[in-house]
Amino acid sequence: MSRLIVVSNRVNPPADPGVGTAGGLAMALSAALREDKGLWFGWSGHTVEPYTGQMSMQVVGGVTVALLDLDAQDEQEYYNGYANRTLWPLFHYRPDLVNYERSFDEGYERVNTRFAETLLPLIGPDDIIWVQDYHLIPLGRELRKRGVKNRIGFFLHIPWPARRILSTLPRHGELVESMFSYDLVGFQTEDDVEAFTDYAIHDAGAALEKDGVISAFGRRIRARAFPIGIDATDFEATLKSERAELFYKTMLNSQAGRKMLLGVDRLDYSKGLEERFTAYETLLANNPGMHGHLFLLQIATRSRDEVDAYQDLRGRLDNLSGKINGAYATVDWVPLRYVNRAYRRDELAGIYRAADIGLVTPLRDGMNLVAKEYVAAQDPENPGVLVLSQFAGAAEQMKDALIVNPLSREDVSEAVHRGLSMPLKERKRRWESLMENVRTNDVSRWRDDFVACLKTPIAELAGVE
Ligand SMILES: O=P(O)(O)OC[C@H]1O[C@H](O[C@H]2O[C@H](CO)[C@@H](O)[C@H](O)[C@H]2O)[C@H](O)[C@@H](O)[C@@H]1O
Ligand SMILES: O=c1ccn([C@@H]2O[C@H](COP(=O)(O)OP(=O)(O)O)[C@@H](O)[C@H]2O)c(=O)[nH]1
Repeated sequence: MSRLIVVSNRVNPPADPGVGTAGGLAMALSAALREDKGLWFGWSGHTVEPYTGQMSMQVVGGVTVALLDLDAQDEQEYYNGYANRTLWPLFHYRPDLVNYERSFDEGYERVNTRFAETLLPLIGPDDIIWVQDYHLIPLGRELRKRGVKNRIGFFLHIPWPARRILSTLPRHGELVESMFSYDLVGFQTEDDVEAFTDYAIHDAGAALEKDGVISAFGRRIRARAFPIGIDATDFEATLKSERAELFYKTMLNSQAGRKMLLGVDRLDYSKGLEERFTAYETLLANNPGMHGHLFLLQIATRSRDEVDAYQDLRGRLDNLSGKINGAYATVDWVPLRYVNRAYRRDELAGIYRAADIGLVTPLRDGMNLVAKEYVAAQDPENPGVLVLSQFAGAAEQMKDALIVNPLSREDVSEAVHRGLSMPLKERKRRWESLMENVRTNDVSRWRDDFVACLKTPIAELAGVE
């Protein structure tokens, strides 16, 4: 029997979909695997000393979840090191924040080997393997080395950078070569596919054929965009839950008639939080008449705390939020509500619905599922307005949002102003078109399109177009 085996660094078993608080990848995979009842393999998030290579297995919501413990050195060199100090900043166009150390690279290779060795005995002859994200780029190569002939696909959840940026990475050629161990490599946007292809052609001498087929390093693979979505049906059900309703009412009460702007992000420099706060400050400075009549609720969930760039950002945001409130707050009005704790998805659903403006202004983002959740949570009779960065992958699809350049505080501040005064008719028109997109391009379509494409040999490609 053929199974779908999904491999990712972070695993979030699909026990109670309303409850999770992990990032977008785990949320989406949880939804994607619920129907498939396949195998989900990844890091447990725990460390043991010494490394044993043992994994724990359990069946959750019909999905077999296999989790591997790593050791502390793995966590430092692979997760906090190469994944989040080297690749993450580089792929998000922040070479200034890249920290490259050979030990990180070694830890990355070691963990990918450990993943391959542990997964190997679980792979059946007809299984399809789907590897997720930048933590695991070399995994396909390691599986091939061990004789795995199955179809293996890879999906990158974050942007693929321009070739001039990528080539600042030591051993960039080896990293790209390992992408060619897969049968299919998927990206969030056409832009990412173009950047990958550009590197392959100019730096790896690849030949490009039709249907996204690329040959290099002695292999023929396919590269295509598969924009990820949310489980819209499930989200609409979550929105009707008691907890969502409770949070919606709580927000309305605490708004006391004021307009609410909302940001929901992991506390990450790619999310443009400092720039967002500065844009909000500009809005307040230019519009004294608005004082007391609106506020910004920014939920910034703590993330990757052990990485210094994240600690530094936290310090800067504490200062900036204090500065804004110090300058503008009055005895009965706090302009910026800045919250670092995590909220459950059902709670977020209620909070989203209460917001007049959804502010999604990353400096770079693979997709950004918050943009899609915000739209899915709106009241069709009185929807809020999505203000969306041109640099979020979501902008390629969500053209009826107010698209902004997050680096321009005037641009963002004017879009918020425009959103707040937008007539109901225009809000409805924009929301209907956005919602149609969120429903059509949902997480099931993402999974089905990717898996169908992965199952189809290159020779038969015409059949899936
Ligand atoms: O696992 P963490 O280190 O806690 O980080 C959370 C996830 O962040 C990134 O999410 C990406 O995937 C989303 C879904 O495709 C996408 O919408 C978003 O733009 C991306 O940033 C990361 O890529 C995941 O691996 C992490 O689990
Ligand atoms: O307090 C929080 C903050 C965020 N999220 C979820 O985390 C995901 C964030 O995904 P996104 O694609 O926007 O960005 P990522 O964090 O993966 O980069 C979304 O599903 C949010 O609902 C959550 O459950 N609780």
